[in-house]
Parts: sequence; structure tokens; C-alpha cells
Amino acid sequence: MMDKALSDRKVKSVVICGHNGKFCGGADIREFSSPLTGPLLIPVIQGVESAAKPVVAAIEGVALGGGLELALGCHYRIANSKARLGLPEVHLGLLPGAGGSQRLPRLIGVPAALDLITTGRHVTAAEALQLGLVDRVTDRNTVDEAVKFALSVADQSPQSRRISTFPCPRHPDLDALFEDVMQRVRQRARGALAPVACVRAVRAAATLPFPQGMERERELMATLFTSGQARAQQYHFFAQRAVGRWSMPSGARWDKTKPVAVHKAMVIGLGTMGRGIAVALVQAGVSVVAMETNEKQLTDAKQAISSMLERGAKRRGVAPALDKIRYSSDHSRRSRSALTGGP
Ligand SMILES: C/C=C(\C)C(=O)SCCNC(=O)CCNC(=O)[C@H](O)C(C)(C)COP(=O)(O)OP(=O)(O)OC[C@H]1O[C@@H](n2cnc3c(N)ncnc32)[C@H](O)[C@@H]1OP(=O)(O)O
Repeated sequence: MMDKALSDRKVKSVVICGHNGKFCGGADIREFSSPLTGPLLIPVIQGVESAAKPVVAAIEGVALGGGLELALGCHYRIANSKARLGLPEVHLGLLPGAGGSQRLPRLIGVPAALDLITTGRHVTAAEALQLGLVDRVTDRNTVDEAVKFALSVADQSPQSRRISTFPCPRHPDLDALFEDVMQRVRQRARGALAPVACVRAVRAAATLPFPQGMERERELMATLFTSGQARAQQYHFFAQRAVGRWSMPSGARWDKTKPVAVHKAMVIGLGTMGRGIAVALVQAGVSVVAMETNEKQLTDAKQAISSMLERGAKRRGVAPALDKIRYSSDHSRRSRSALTGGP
């Protein structure tokens, strides 16, 4: 379709829009675990960007991940006021690997691009306009507005609108900026690979010509794509949604059930998980009986749990709720707690 529009001499400009009020939510995450089919995104976006006639993205609903990368390949972006835009790949253990890490900093500057790409946060159309990510925001029918706009620029060359040809906006001290951001990102990432790779990819955009930046983006993406972390985060994406649909055989669902307040709980087994569960419950204000039949494990657990509670309380500037937990090694003396469980 796109090839036809671009090669048809009668067509002077093109509008790309989505379906059912959504521009594009990005790639199908389920496809990442099987061999990819269909056209590859990078050449598709390059084809759009290098078109000799203006291409306008009409963004309604969402433009996320590969969807926003496609919009960045267009020469103009018109967004509906209710639209949300973002590059959430970092939450899937990935980076925006279809040129997003290279085009976004060229369009909105390095600090703003680092923020969006390393946090994966969605922005509203209003913020996108402020950042320079979109050219116009409309409350009206977005496709109609985009068509009107495309007709108004039909006789203009899109040459100056190709983001890949933009120099990355200059920053007074790039080294200091990247050092600071990398330190903060590493701290927040706690071992996650993707946020760190995102910073490296943006650094490539800021320091290398576009083709070399794309090559660096490809290398970084290759290490993430097959990583266990990426697979786990993609599993988490679907698991989160599956939990929302979870129900008991009786048909009871968590979201349709009246919550019962839990004041007392018993945790059986004080290994690593049991200790964590006990601490989380105490910190939530629940009185806990922590049971462990192995005396050595019990002694170690008491010490570990007390210091976890003390550290947590110190962080939050409150007194540690050490009196909320009792220990027992007698399995036969299970109390009638509202909640009983063990790892
Ligand atoms: C390389 C990588 C590239 C090029 C990428 O593009 S990676 C993908 C980047 N995009 C995303 O991460 C977007 C993920 N999706 C969302 O944030 C949201 O689903 C949404 C904002 C698009 C819509 O939100 P909402 O209306 O609340 O609906 P749900 O979140 O409940 O989703 C509805 C069902 O659609 C499934 N879904 C959503 N996005 C994807 C996706 N990218 N791939 C596959 N499936 C997707 C989601 O799982 C829901 O289905 P069920 O799980 O309920 O069956």
C-alpha cells in the first residue's frame, strides 16, 4: 500500500493512520519468541523517511514502541489531544531498536530523550507538543486534520524534515550529562540490562553519525533481544494482564470481591522468601506469627528479619515495628490467623 502511494505520481502527499482509533501500540510481543515474519521495521521506516513526498502521521490513541518509531520516520506528526506516546521497550527488557534511540534525541534533545527512553513513560499529546515530538495537536478528527495538513505541504520537499539528517542538539557537557545519567540509571536499574543499554544507545546518537549510531543500536539490541531478562519481562507483561482475569472455580474474581481486612497472619517456613513475606506483612501493619521448626534457621531468621525491619524503618524515618512479629518453632501451635501461608 505504502509503496503504491509513494510511487503513484498522482499522489502528492501521504497520511499514515491507525485502525480503530489507535495509531499503533508497537510490535506484537508474542512474536518475539518465534521467528519473525512480515516486513522488517527498520527498512519500512527508512522507506517512509526517504520518500520524495511528504508523509504525515495521524496519531490517535497510542503511538508506542515501534508505532512511535514509525511516526518518527514520518515527516510530520499530528496528534489527537487524547493520544499517548512513548517508547516503553525498556519495560520489555529491550531498547527502541528500530531507530527510535537514534531519531528521538535528534528531534527532542538528549536529556528529554534519555528520560523517555530509560523510563519508558508515556507522554500526553500536550507534553509531546511541548517537547517537539509532535508538530500539532488537535481536538478534532485527527485523520481529517492530517489530510488537510498533508495537502497544505504537498508541494514542499520533505528533505529538511528527515530526522535522521538532523544533528543531535548540542549539549554543553555531554560527558558529565551521560556520567550522571548512567549513575542514576544503574542505581535504579538494580542489575537490569536494558536501561543501561538505552543510555549507551542514546550516547551513540549524541556522538556518532546516524548510520554508525544505527549500527550501535543494532549491536546493543542484539545482546538484549535474546537475554533471559527480556524473556522474563515479556512474560511479566502478559502475566500482569492474566492476573487481572484470574478467577476461582466458583467464578469469584479478585476485582469483583469485597476485600476483607487482614490484621493477623502466620508465615510458615522462614527461608529467604518466608523472611521477605514476614517483613512485607509487618511493614503493611499486619501482626505476624513467624514459624520455623529448624532452630538454626529460626535464629538466623530472627536476626535477618529484625535488621530488614530496622533498615526499612530507617529509610522511611519511622520506628521499626519489631513488636508486630512473634516467632515460634512449634508447628502444632498454629494460631487462627486470617491469612496463613508459607513459601
Ligand atoms: C523491538 C520492539 C518493538 C518494535 C516494539 O514495539 S515492543 C512493543 C512496544 N509496545 C508496548 O510495549 C505496548 C504494550 N501495550 C500497552 O502498553 C497496552 O497494552 C496498550 C496501551 C497498548 C493498551 O492498553 P489497554 O487498553 O489497557 O489494554 P491491555 O493492556 O489490557 O491490552 C489489551 C490486550 O492486548 C494485548 N497487547 C497489548 N499490547 C501488546 C503487544 N505489544 N503485543 C502483544 N499483545 C499486546 C494485551 O496482552 C491484552 O491481551 P490479553 O493479554 O488480555 O489477551
